[in-house]
Amino acid sequence: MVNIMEANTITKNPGTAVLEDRAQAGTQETAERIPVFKTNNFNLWYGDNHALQDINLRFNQNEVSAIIGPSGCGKSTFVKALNRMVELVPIVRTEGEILYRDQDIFNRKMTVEELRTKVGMVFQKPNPFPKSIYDNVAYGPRVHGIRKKKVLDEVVEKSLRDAAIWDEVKDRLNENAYGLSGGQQQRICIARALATEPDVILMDEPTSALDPISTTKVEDLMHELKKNYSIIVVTHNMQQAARVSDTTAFFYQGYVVEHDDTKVIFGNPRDQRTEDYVSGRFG
Ligand SMILES: Nc1ncnc2c1ncn2[C@@H]1O[C@H](COP(=O)(O)OP(=O)(O)OP(=O)(O)O)[C@@H](O)[C@H]1O
Repeated sequence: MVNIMEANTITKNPGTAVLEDRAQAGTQETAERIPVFKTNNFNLWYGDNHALQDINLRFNQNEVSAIIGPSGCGKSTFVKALNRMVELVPIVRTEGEILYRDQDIFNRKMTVEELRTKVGMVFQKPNPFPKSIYDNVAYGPRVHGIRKKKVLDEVVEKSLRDAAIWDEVKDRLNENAYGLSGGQQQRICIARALATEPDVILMDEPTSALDPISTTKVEDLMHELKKNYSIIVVTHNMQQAARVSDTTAFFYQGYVVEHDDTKVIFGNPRDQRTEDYVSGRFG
């Protein structure tokens, strides 16, 4: 890990969004920190509501990137923009760029299906399908045309192992996923996301519906998964952001106040609002 802050964005002046990005200002991209997503002046409106304002961020490969901020500041909207899920809302309009591995995700060359294969998502509430554990995990590969049982068996086992739940479910793969605990269901959903071999996993408050033990398991899992994947996680839990993430972006009222290495955001933030938020003075 190099000691440069590549992902630092500060909005000095809300509304006019004067942005400073130390990553762009002279530091070099290094082999250790390869960007998976970059956004350039990304804006999003729900009708007249300007929900995301001039977002300039960069998220790196094999890192956990946390997104924090008070309720309604645009965190979920932002992560749902990264895999174009937000476009399911008819009144949404966007401007600016989102680059996934240097490819504009809004460019017609990349289909939404291709993007979502590469960029999986795990939601706040575990949402397994009303199917067996096996069929939940095999769902994506089957949609992608994999039919051979042997291949599916291998994908299911690998995904469940990677999601740290294989040992708990290997003898009950044909049981309905609804019969599992909430924490187990969430790890099944993570396994389901892994089964299509994504590159990036978006997680929108993945532990907020879980008990502390399940939360620890999912946090440990994030730590393991970043060896092979890149994770962007929305969390309301400051301790969680501090524990699991490499960088943290602080969103406030639709713009990014500060994005930096997590130890800087929690130890020595540059903006008073960040300090007030991470120390629990508001939010
Ligand atoms: N489907 C929608 N239609 C219209 N407006 C929406 C929609 N979803 C979100 N918004 C608006 O966009 C803004 C940002 O909401 P968003 O859910 O992204 O915030 P958030 O930071 O994720 O909040 P929370 O922490 O409470 O989940 C809010 O003003 C919200 O009312």
